[in-house]
Amino acid sequence: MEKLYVIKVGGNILDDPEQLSNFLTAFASISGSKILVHGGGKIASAIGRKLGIEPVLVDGRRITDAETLELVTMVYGGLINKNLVATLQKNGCNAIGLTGPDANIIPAVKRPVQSIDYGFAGDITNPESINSDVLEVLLDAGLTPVFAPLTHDGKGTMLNTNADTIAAALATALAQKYEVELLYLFEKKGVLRDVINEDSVIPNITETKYEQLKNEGIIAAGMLPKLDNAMLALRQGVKQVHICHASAVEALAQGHKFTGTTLSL
Ligand SMILES: Nc1ncnc2c1ncn2[C@@H]1O[C@H](COP(=O)(O)OP(=O)(O)OP(=O)(O)O)[C@@H](O)[C@H]1O
Repeated sequence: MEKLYVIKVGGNILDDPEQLSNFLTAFASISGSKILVHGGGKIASAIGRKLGIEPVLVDGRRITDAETLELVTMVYGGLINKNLVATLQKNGCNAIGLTGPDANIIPAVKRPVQSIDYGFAGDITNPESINSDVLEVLLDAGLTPVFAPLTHDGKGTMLNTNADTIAAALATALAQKYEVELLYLFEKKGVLRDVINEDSVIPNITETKYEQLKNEGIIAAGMLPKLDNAMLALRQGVKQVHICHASAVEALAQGHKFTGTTLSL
């Protein structure tokens, strides 16, 4: 089976020009098939404020009203996605910037209103709905898809979808055809036992250990959806999932071992 890397890069790396440049140079030099997924919430919030759109977040999740949907479509699908693609092209990587509606790759469902109305937030209810055939065509042509965290409902409406979820869903959808390694890369060295101590990386997390770490409050905030998505991806056939610092991609591109947190069932 051919190897495929699905790599999600975190928002704090996107915000740091030096780390982002190092990351993209190394990412471009990974040989073989690869897909990049990005977020960009902080950049969207900063640009929104300049336009008079104040971000509203509940439990770290953005409420996407109609105005915010326009904002994130412009910022994620335009500004951030196209700058990443241009830099990858500069580095010799034939990247193609995409969002969920392009070639209907990622259909989603508008999140139902329960206790909170998240607005135009999209959930990927089943990874089988992902159009993996188109992705295979692109990968076979030597292209590197770069996904912004946007999906659509198939009825003409864009939806805002968590980038961690998109990475896990893409990895899962392609796991039948490729030996998929899913990497969540961010500004910390891995999942930490003490979030302010970079020397406290937890090297391995199983499902049982994950439950313990959650109950102890060691894994919290943005780490929870990341780990939930990652565990689901493993259960659905993704071969490996790692959570590491973005610089791990430099070792990976050179075929060296990298450190961080490895997940298993
Ligand atoms: N045990 C932990 N170890 C490491 N980070 C943790 C832990 N618990 C909570 N976190 C927080 O999770 C954050 C990473 O998740 P978050 O979703 O905020 O960012 P991201 O996925 O890198 O970027 P984005 O959501 O912008 O794409 C870290 O910045 C850290 O503050």
